[in-house]
Amino acid sequence: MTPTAPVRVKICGLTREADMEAASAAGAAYGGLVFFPRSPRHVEVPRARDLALAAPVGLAKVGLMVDPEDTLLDDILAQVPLDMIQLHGRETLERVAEVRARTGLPVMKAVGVAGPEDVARIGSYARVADQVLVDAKAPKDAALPGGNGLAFDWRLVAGARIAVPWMLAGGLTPDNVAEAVAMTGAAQVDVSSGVESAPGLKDPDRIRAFVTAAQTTSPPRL
Ligand SMILES: O=C(O)c1ccccc1N[C@@H]1O[C@H](COP(=O)(O)O)[C@@H](O)[C@H]1O
Repeated sequence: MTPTAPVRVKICGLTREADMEAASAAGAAYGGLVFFPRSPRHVEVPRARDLALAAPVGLAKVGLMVDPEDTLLDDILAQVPLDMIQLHGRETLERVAEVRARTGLPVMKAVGVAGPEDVARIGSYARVADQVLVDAKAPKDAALPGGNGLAFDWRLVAGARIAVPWMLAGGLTPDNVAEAVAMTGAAQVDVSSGVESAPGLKDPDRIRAFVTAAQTTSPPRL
């Protein structure tokens, strides 16, 4: 039997060097920096630069943006060494392709899922993005388009065949991530609020517990 690779984990919303260290030491593959002023995890560009420069080797640095204008994209990329861009707003298929071409970086597009009608959108974005982040759809009155600690019905994407690598997100915690992986077959997972002691502050024990739990259950070979 071919061994299955361990589930790859992204810890999003890192605001301190210690959080970067904790994510990397626990075995996370990606660390996320949030550029969205309304978020408690927002980091200003110079601070993000310091964090990115201090990131341990091997931790891919993902810049999360919400409907960024070209000027913001250019400003961030001129200063912060990122490995991937996460678009977490209402970006169209065309805009995803534009951001990819403009920046030369891989782009991961977040798609909010609440019902079967949303699942079809995953396939559309998989044609233009390098990766897709399958997240819970934020409620209309939510302050943030993501990072709300809300899960969706994982059965909607159970065994999903998506043409590009994808990550499962939304309300994941050390307690539920193994079940989420087992049910969906996700090879990658993303978490923010589920590993915090307070909004914007990661908890190293929860990060460790999350990565261990995510990697304990191998995704089914579908
Ligand atoms: O984390 C944020 O503050 C955030 C702000 C704006 C858009 C997206 C955001 N976070 C992303 O949402 C997922 C799910 O978060 P959670 O685990 O449910 O709290 C997170 O992994 C980020 O990629």
